[in-house]
Amino acid sequence: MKNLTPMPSPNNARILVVDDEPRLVTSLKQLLNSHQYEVDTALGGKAACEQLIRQKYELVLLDLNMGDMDGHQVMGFMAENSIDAATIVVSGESTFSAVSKALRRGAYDYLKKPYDPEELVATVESALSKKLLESAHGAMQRRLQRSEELHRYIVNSSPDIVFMLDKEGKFTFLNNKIEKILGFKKRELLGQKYTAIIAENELKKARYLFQQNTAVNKGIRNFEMHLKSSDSNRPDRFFDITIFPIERKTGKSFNAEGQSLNPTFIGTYGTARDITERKEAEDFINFQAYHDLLTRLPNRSLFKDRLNLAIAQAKRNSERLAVMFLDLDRFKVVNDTLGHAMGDRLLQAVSARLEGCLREGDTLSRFGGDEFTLLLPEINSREDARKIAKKLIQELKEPFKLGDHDVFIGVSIGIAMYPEGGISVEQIIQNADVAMYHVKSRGKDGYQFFVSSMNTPSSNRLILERDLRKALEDDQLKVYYQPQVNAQSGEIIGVEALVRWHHPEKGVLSPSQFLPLAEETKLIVDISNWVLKTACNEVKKWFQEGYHNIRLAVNFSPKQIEHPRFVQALIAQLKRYDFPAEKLEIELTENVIMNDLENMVKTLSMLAENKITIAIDDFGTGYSSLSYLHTLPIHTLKVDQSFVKNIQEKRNEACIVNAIVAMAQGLKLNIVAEGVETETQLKYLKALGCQEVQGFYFGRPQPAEYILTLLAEHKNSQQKNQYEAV
Ligand SMILES: Nc1nc2c(ncn2[C@@H]2O[C@@H]3COP(=O)(O)O[C@H]4[C@@H](O)[C@H](n5cnc6c(=O)[nH]c(N)nc65)O[C@@H]4COP(=O)(O)O[C@H]3[C@H]2O)c(=O)[nH]1
Repeated sequence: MKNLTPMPSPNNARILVVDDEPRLVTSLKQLLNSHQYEVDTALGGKAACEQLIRQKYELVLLDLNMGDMDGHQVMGFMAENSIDAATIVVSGESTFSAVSKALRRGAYDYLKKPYDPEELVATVESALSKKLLESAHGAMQRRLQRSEELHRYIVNSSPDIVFMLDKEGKFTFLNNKIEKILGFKKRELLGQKYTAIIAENELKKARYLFQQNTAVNKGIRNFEMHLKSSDSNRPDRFFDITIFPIERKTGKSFNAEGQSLNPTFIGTYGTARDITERKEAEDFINFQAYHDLLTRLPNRSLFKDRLNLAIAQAKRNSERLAVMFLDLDRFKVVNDTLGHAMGDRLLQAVSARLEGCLREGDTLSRFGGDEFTLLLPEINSREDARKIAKKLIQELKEPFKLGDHDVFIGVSIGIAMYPEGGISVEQIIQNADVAMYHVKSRGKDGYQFFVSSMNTPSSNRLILERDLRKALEDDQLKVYYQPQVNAQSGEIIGVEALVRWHHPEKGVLSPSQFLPLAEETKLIVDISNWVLKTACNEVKKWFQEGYHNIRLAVNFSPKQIEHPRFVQALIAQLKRYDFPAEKLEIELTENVIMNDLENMVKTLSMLAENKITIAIDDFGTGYSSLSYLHTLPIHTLKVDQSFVKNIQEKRNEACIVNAIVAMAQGLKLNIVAEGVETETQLKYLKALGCQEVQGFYFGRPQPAEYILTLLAEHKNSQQKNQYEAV
C-alpha cells in the first residue's frame, strides 16, 4: 500500500528508564543497550514527566517508589497528557494492591526487583511488539475513518440521489439528496422497497427495469422516470436514472480479463438526476413548436400532421373525413376599435366555444390570425358535417362579453370532404379555404361545401386578393434594394426599392406574381404607400450612418399618378417621414406618361418644382415617341434590360443602346443601364459614356441590412484605393 508512514520496529523503539536510584538506572540502560535499544533515563518521577513531554517513547520502565513523585503519579501524568507509551513497572514493592493499581492504570506488566535480566528483556520485547501492533492498528483505523468521511462527503455532495438496493430491491443506502429533492427521511426508506418512491403510473415500467437488472452481467441501464415526493400534494418529479447490478464474484471460472463468469447478484447501485426543469423547458419548447400560445390550440404544423394521419387511416378503411376552414367575420373591426388586447381575448373566447362543440378525436387548430381549421376524422356523411357547421355558426352568433362590451361576430365556414374534396393535406385545406372564400364573397356568415367547379381562375384570384390584403396587415411584405452604381468609379450612388412578398406557404414571391392583381384591385395604392414609407425610413437610417449621397428610386403605379392630388399627397408623406425630396427619384414607364400626356406634364412639373427627380423606366420598350422627352422635366432614362442583353462578346451590334445613350447625352439626361450581368456589358457601356449602371453584376435586390454592409465594404475599399494612390 502506498503513502503509509513506516511503523517503528521493536529494535528502533525508544525506551525511558525511570528510577530514583542511579545505580539501577545505569544497569538497566546497559542491559537494554546491549540489546540495541535506544534508551534515555530519568532520575525520579518529576524528571521522567519532563522527559516524556520533550520526547516520544514507545516504552517506559517505571519504578513505583520514588521520593519526589511515585510511579502511580507518573502514570496519572501520562494519562492526563495523552502520552501514548507502554509502561512496564519495575519495582521492589510487590503488594497486591500496588500491582493491581498499576495494572488498572494500564501498565503492560509488572516486574519485581531484583529482576531477572532475561525475563526483563523478554517482557520489554513483548510489550514493544504489542505497542507497535496497537499503533499500527490505530493508524489504520484513523485512515479508514478519514477515507470514510471523504467518501460520505463526496456521496452526499453529489447533485444526484445515490442509492443501493439489496437483492430484494430494498434500500440499504441513500445519500442525503433524497431528503432535499423528494422530502423523504432516509431512515423511513431504508429497508423499504424502491417502489416506495416510484410514481404510480411508472410502477409497471419500474418493476420491469429493476427486474431486468437482477439478471447478472446485464451492465448499466439508463432510463427516465417520474419519482414521487413524500408530500402527496407536491407534483412528481422527473429523473434520469442509472442503475447497475452489484455482483459478488463466485465460482472458479474466469474470462480472459479475469472477471468471474458466474457472479452472484447481490443488489443494485443507482443514481437519479433530477431533470424536471430541463424536461419542463423541453416540453414547453415542443408545445410552442406545435401550438398557438394565445389559444393553446394546435398550430398549422400539428394540424397538418394530424390530417396526414387521418387521411392515411381513412384511405386504409375506405372512410371519409371532413376538414372545415373557419374565418371570423368582423374580427378586424373589433381588433381595430377595441385594440389588440381585446382582440386576443376574443380569439381565446372563440376557441373555447368552438372546442365546446367538438368530440374527442377532432382537432381544432388556429391556422393564423382569425382563421381556424377543424379536422373531423369520424365524419362519414355531408349531413353530419352540415350539422356541425350549423352548430358552430350558432355557437358564435351569441354575443361575446369583452369588458363592458357585447361583441357580435360571425363565422364563414368552408368544408372539404375526403376524398371528393381533395386527397392530399394541402389540397383538402386549400379546397376548404376556397369554399370558405365563396361564403365570404356571397356575404359572409354561413357554410359551403367545396365543389370542383369552385377551382376556377377567378376563385384563385379571390384567394390571392384576400391573401394579399392579409400580407399587408401581417407585415409579410418586404422592401429589397438593388444598388445603382457609377459606371466609372464603381461608387454606389443610389438604390432602387423593389417589393417582395414573403408568403408563409409559397416562399418569397416577386412583384410579377402579385402586382398585376394588386393593380386591378386598387391594393396597389396601399402597397405602394407602404413601400414608400418603409423605404424612406430605411434609407434615412443609412443617411444617419454617414451615407448621405444615396438616391432612392421608387416605382409608382399609374393608379397613384393618375390621382388628382398625387403630388400634394406625396409631398405630405415625405414631410411626415422627414425624407429629403431631392433624394427621391420616381420611376414611371413610358406608357404611363403617354396615356395622359396633358395631365402628366402638370404632375411631373409639380414634382420637379419640389425637387423630386423623374426616371423613365424600361426606356425603349414603350411608345418610343421621343418628342415628349423635350416637353417633360425628366431627369433619367433607364435603358431596358433587353437592350443591355444584346451586348455580347465580340459583337458590335448593340446599336439600340448606342442610340439611346447618344440621344440621352444630346438631351443632357442622366442614363442608367439596367440588367448589367457581365463585365463585357459593363465595359461596353462605360466606353459609350453611360454614367450609371444597375444589375446582377453589382448585386441582386437585397434586404436593407445587406445593403448597409455593402455600403460599408465599398467605403472601405474606396478609402484603401485612395491611400494606395497617395
Ligand atoms: N434578369 C435580370 N434582372 C435584373 C437584373 N438587375 C435587376 N433585375 C430585375 O429587373 C427589375 C428591375 O425593376 P423594374 O424594371 O423597375 O421592374 C419592376 C417594377 O416595375 C415592378 N415593381 C417592383 N417593386 C415595385 C413597387 O414597389 N411598386 C410598383 N408599383 N412596382 C414595383 O416590378 C418589376 C419587377 O421587379 P423585380 O422582379 O424586382 O425585378 C427587378 C430586378 O430584380 C439583371 O441583371 N438581370
